[in-house]
Amino acid sequence: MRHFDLVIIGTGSGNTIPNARFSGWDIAIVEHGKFGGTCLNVGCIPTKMFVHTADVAETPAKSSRLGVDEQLLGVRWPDIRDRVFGRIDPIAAGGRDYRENHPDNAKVTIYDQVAKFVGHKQLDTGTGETITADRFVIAAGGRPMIPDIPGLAETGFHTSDTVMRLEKLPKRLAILGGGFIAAEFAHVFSSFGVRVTLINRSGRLLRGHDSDICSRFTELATKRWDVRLDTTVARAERQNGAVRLHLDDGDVVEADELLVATGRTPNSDRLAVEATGVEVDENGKVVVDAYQRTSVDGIYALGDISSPYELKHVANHEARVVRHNLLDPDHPLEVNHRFVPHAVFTEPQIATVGLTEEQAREQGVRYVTAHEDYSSIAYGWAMEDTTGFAKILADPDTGLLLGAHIIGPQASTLIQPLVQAMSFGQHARTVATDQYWIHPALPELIENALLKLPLTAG
Ligand SMILES: Cc1cc2nc3c(=O)[nH]c(=O)nc-3n(C[C@H](O)[C@H](O)[C@H](O)COP(=O)(O)OP(=O)(O)OC[C@H]3O[C@@H](n4cnc5c(N)ncnc54)[C@H](O)[C@@H]3O)c2cc1C
Ligand SMILES: NC(=O)c1ccc[n+]([C@@H]2O[C@H](COP(=O)([O-])OP(=O)(O)OC[C@H]3O[C@@H](n4cnc5c(N)ncnc54)[C@H](O)[C@@H]3O)[C@@H](O)[C@H]2O)c1
Repeated sequence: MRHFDLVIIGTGSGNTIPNARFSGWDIAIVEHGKFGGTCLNVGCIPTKMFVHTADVAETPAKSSRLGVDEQLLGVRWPDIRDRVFGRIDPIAAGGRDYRENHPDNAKVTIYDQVAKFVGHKQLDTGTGETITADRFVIAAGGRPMIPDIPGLAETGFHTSDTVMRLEKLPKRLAILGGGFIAAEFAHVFSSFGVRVTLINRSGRLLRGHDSDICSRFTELATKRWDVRLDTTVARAERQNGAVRLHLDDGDVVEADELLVATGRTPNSDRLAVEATGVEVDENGKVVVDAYQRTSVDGIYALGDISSPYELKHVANHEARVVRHNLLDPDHPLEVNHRFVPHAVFTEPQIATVGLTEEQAREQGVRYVTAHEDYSSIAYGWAMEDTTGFAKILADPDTGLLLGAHIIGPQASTLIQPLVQAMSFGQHARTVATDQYWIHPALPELIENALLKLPLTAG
C-alpha cells in the first residue's frame, strides 16, 4: 500500500491547500469529478454568470418607468450557456493539468475515481489502489438532496448540476424548493422568458432569513412567478413529454422541465468516513472542532461536508485554517465563524449577516432595529426602487451591530461595511459619522439606517 504524507479528498477548497510550503510532502489528491469542485463547475461561478446575464435580459422590462422604452429582442440560450462554460471548463481542465504536470507538483499524485475509506486511515481510491497517509483532509462537499416522491425518478428531473447545461430553454419550468438555488434559478430562467412555477413546502420563501426579508421576497416572487406555498408534490409523472406534478392540495402543475432544489446532503456517506472512525452528526456532516480536526488524529475536514455554512467563502477560510494546522499542528489556528455573511443573487438581491430579529428574540438578546428604504435615499429615487430596504439590529447599550439584512439592488455589495463593522467591533455611530459616505451613492442606505438606530448611548 502506498503511503502519503497527506491525502486530500475533493478539489473544491481542498485543492487550495497545497502550496510551496508543502514542497517535499508526498501528497495524493483524490477527485472523481472536475477539478475546482462545486463552486467553479456547478455552483457560485456559473450561476452568477447566468444571473448577471438575466439581470441584463430583464432591463427592458424595468426601464419604461424611467421613460426609456426598450425591447428585449431575444435570448440566445446556446450562446449564453456556451459563454459561461466556454470560460469555466478550461479553468477546471487547467487546474487538473497544473497538479498533474507542473514541476511545482512533482510530488503530487492524482487519483480520479470515487474513493472510500476502508479502514483506519486507509482509502480505497477506486482505481484498484488502496492508499494510507499520516494526514487526510476530507473536503468532499455535498450533492443535491432528492426527496422521495413517487414517480420522480421515472419522470426525470434536473438539479443545479445539470440545469445550466440544458440543450434548449424550456417554455415552462417547475422548481421544487424555495431556498437559495430555487430563488436564483427562478430569476435566471424567468428573465429569459421561461414561465416559472415554484413549489415550496413551507409558507415563505428563503426561510431562515429575517422574517421581514422573507415576507418582502415572497410577496415580490408571488407577483413574478406562479408560487405555490405550503405545498408538496405527492406524485410526479411524464405525459406526452410534459412533467406533471400532482400537488397534495389536488392541483396539478405541468411543465416542460423540472428542477429539484430541495437542499444538499454531505458526501460523507459515499466516502464511508465511519470506516476510518470519523464521527458524523445526525445530518451526515463530519464533526469537527474549532481547529477543523475530526474525531481521528491527523484527519481534518472542511467545507460543505462538515460546515454548518454551505458557502464558498467559508470553505475557503476553513481551508486556510487547515493549511496552517497541517503545517504547524502545535500552534493551531481556530476557525472564525463569528460573522458569516451571505447573499442570494436573485431579484431583488438579498444579503445578510449576523442575527435575524427572530434569533435575537429567541436568544433573549437586547436589541433595537432601524429600517431604511431605498426609496428614501437619492440613488433609490434615481432607480425608482419602491421595494428595497435595509434593516439593522444593534445592542442599544454597547452600540455594537448584531445583524444586518438588505433586500434590493446591490445588496451583496452594500452589506460589506456592516460585515466589517461587526468583525472589528465598531460602534454603529462611529461607522455612520466618523467616515464620509459618498453622496448620492447607494451606501447612504446604510449610513441612514445606522443613524436611525435608537441607541441609549453615543
Ligand atoms: C447552484 C449553487 C450555487 C452556489 N452559489 C454560491 C454562491 O453564490 N456563493 C457561495 O458562497 N456559495 C455558493 N454555493 C455553495 C458553494 O458552492 C459551496 O459551499 C462550496 O463549493 C463548497 O466547497 P467544498 O470544497 O466544501 O466542496 P466541493 O466544491 O463540492 O468539492 C468537493 C469535491 O469532492 C469531490 N468528491 C466528493 N466525494 C468524492 C469521493 N468519494 N471521491 C473522490 N472525490 C470526491 C467532488 O467531485 C467535488 O469536486 C453554491 C452552491 C450551489 C450548488
Ligand atoms: N448565493 C449563495 O450563496 C448560494 C446559492 C446557491 C446555493 N447556496 C448554498 O447551497 C445550499 C443549498 O441550496 P438549496 O436551495 O438547495 O437549499 P436550501 O436549504 O436553501 O433550500 C431548500 C428548500 O427546499 C424546500 N424543500 C425541502 N424539501 C422539500 C420538498 N420535499 N418539497 C418542497 N420543498 C422542499 C425547503 O423548504 C427549502 O425552501 C444553500 O443552503 C446555500 O448554502 C448558496
